[in-house]
Amino acid sequence: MYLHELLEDLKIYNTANIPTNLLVDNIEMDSRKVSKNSLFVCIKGFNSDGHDFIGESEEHGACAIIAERQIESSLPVIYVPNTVKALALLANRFYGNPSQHLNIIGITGTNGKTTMTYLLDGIFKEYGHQTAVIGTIDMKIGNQTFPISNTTPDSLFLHKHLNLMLKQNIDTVFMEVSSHALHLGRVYGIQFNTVVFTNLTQDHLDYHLNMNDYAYAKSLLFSQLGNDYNQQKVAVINIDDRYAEVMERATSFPIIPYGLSDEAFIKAKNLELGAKYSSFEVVTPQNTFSIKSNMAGKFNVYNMLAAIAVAYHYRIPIEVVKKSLQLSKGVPGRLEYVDVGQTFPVIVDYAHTPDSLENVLESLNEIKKGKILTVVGCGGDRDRSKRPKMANVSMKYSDFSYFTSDNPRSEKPQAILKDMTGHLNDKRFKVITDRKQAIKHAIMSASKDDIVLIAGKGHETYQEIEGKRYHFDDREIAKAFLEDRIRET
Ligand SMILES: CC(=O)N[C@H]1[C@@H](OP(=O)(O)OP(=O)(O)OC[C@H]2O[C@@H](n3ccc(=O)[nH]c3=O)[C@H](O)[C@@H]2O)O[C@H](CO)[C@@H](O)[C@@H]1O[C@H](C)C(=O)N[C@@H](C)C(=O)N[C@H](CCC(=O)O)C(=O)O
Ligand SMILES: Nc1ncnc2c1ncn2[C@@H]1O[C@H](COP(=O)(O)OP(=O)(O)OP(=O)(O)O)[C@@H](O)[C@H]1O
Ligand SMILES: N[C@H](CCC[C@H](N)C(=O)O)C(=O)O
Ligand SMILES: [Mg+2]
Repeated sequence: MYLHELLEDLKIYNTANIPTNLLVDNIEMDSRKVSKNSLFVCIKGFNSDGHDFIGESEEHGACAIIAERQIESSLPVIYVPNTVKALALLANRFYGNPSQHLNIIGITGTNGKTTMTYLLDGIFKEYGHQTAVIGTIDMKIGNQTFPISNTTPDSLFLHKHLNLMLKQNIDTVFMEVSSHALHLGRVYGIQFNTVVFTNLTQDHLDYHLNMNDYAYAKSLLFSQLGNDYNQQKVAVINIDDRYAEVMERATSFPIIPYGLSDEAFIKAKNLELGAKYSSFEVVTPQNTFSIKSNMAGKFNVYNMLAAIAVAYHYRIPIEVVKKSLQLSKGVPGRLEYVDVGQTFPVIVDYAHTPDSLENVLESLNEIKKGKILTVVGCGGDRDRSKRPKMANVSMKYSDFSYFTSDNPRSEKPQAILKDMTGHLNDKRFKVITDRKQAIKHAIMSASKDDIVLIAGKGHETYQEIEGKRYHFDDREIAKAFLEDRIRET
């Protein structure tokens, strides 16, 4: 595409110097990825500034530069007020405005986003849609999966891959939208048709100033629905959450409130919650029907209700929704049982916030016959203030806690564990820094009827220590110790 065509949506400061016959083969925001005829967009980040890598981009064959501060370059430089916004507009145009041609369902909230994408993917597939998912575990396009490094990738990646999805005849995309992504403009230019709010509880207070700031970032997804009333857009909101109103106020489109309270439009009644299942009645203004699912926990009833509310908006028949939810095996690393024939349940779960840990442990307390032994840690370079809270939750709902490392990242594991446990007087815990050893201790100490919960890393197959990722999978490790235990008896 010609550079001047590509720039049509941008506010540009120096229109006079733009060549008219320059062909751009691709757009890049990372100088290391620049190739011949790339348009290099300089982004100022937290660790470095793209404006400092002009030289490298020139060496790799860039044909022009987009910048927001004065730079020296032999190439044509186009100055714009904000390169993050420019990147989204450029990518959108370069890749043919792909989000306009797709039904994009964005899901935000502290917990339940990944679970929701799995539930919705199942329902829409069952109804014959061609679907894609972008989220924490990976990106799925039809039956293919691709690793991605952020839950919500940057705008360049998004527009590029939405274009690929269109080429592969995908019609509906389920996208987790993190608060970081909303705050950093990673979803600028994406046209969402439906947006979902699951809940808001403490997380990421290393990044957001406070809970209101965090809620504001989440509400940007609701503002992003825009004002084009020719489109049947809708916001699906958990009405039982205290931040529901913040999301509701951010959009002028209709909302579908869901929850357990009477004001909900799609609500659940008569819940029955078991160790490996949940059943409930769904009440809509038109009808009442029952759901039986293999997913345990009241929080998963909320996730299912949200999925039912979205399906309701798209007029997907109840029978299709029921069938899909009934068949759903849940999500990898979310209340996942590790079972090699031992006499007590071992569960791996991705709870890494005080609220999610509380939800999971509350659910386990409802079904427990013996003791609950919890293995849990907190990630490094993340919200420090959630550490003592997570330890408190574990102490409150478990009979014994093994506090250990999660992903220490650049921090000292001992310092993280001190933040978690420094204030505890109770003796019902052990600090075992090595996560493998902590899992071993929990599994070897469990008696028949006890429950072992290994929380925080869920589906993750690595442990990140000082910038390096080492293979580590809670499920594999638990399985190996369970097999040892069976062999020894
Ligand atoms: C805090 C944060 O979000 N950081 C993101 C940010 O990194 P950064 O600001 O450090 O980038 P940087 O290294 O300073 O680089 C700035 C610019 O210079 C360019 N550059 C840099 C070096 C070079 O040699 N050449 C060059 O051109 C880079 O390509 C970039 O355009 O931009 C990167 C590229 O888009 C992201 O991968 C990175 O996410 C990091 C890895 C991260 O851990 N983010 C977490 C906090 C996050 O976003 N999490 C949410 C999920 C939360 C949840 O669900 O609970 C998520 O959506 O993943
Ligand atoms: N609706 C919910 N309310 C509270 N806790 C939940 C809910 N759904 C799931 N959880 C808990 O939160 C954990 C993470 O769930 P999930 O991966 O679906 O959330 P997420 O929003 O995608 O998280 P992340 O921000 O890390 O991507 C689960 O393992 C479970 O413990
Ligand atoms: N999306 C979350 C995942 C946390 C997972 C947990 N295992 C940790 O490393 O803290 C984050 O980046 O904060
Ligand atoms: Mg997720």
